[in-house]
Amino acid sequence: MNDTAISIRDVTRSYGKTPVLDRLDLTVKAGSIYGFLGRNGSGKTTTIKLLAGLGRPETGEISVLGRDPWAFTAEDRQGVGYLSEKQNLPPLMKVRSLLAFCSRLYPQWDRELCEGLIARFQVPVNKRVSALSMGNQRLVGIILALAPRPALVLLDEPAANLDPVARREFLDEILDLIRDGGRTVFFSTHILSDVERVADEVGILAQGKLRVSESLDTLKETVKRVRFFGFPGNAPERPPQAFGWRVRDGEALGTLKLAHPGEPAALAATWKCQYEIIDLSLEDIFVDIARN
Ligand SMILES: Nc1ncnc2c1ncn2[C@@H]1O[C@H](COP(=O)(O)OP(=O)(O)OP(=O)(O)O)[C@@H](O)[C@H]1O
Repeated sequence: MNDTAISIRDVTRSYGKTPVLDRLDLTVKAGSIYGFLGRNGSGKTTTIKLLAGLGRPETGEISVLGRDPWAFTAEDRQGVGYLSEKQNLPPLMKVRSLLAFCSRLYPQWDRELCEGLIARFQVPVNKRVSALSMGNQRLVGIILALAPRPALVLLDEPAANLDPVARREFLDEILDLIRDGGRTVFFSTHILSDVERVADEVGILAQGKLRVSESLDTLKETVKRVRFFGFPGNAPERPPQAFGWRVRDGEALGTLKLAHPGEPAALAATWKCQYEIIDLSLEDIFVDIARN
């Protein structure tokens, strides 16, 4: 099996004259759960649509399960489950009929899994789609993405509108799915606790580029807020790889992506100052990097 499920290289995508993705690079290992973060309008949906083959980049190359998604064959599509941000389910169809209809489109549709998901998510399958709450419509979309047991699942804000119980069931299902082995999940979200619960890898998109892409543990070990103080002269310029650098009242504060653990000490030695390291939560890291 290919070790890489998703590879995005040097991809640019604009709407009109507005660039959204700016020479984006991103790699997702096969078998991982990748949490894709970014502020509103940062380009997460744009990226996921490109991965699903629903758009084409202006420059660069995309490979999904070893294929260019723009050139996906019907067979390639069977391997990729996709939940779009704005679902467009047929409103008048009963959920049960919709699931039965879709099951016939996928040779590898897993009936047992589908029934298990219906029970786990407590979806009212005898109602018409239009009569479902927003959260239940989302759960139907999740079932449609998972039941064919695709090798890769692309989920655009799957947890939007889900109550905490449904969210927990959904996240546990994702973990179960991955435990099966060989599958990859790529999902966007604004709910950072969900990322902390399930994701192996986290990517933060800002200004059209991936600012970080790391395992959660590595991210927390290498991204720190550092306060430098007690300068003999002027406070220093923003170091490379610093986010939100702020110099005020004789001290400099910023979030640093450390190349090695001794970096703050080395900077302080160069600047002849003192320093303090402050650990950050994923939310702090996200806010510092995304608003920079
Ligand atoms: N069809 C379109 N036509 C013009 N502009 C678009 C179109 N789709 C998206 N955009 C713009 O592209 C940018 C990125 O949008 P996108 O939906 O990818 O962001 P996002 O990160 O998914 O946001 P959110 O978290 O709010 O869902 C935004 O500025 C948006 O207004």
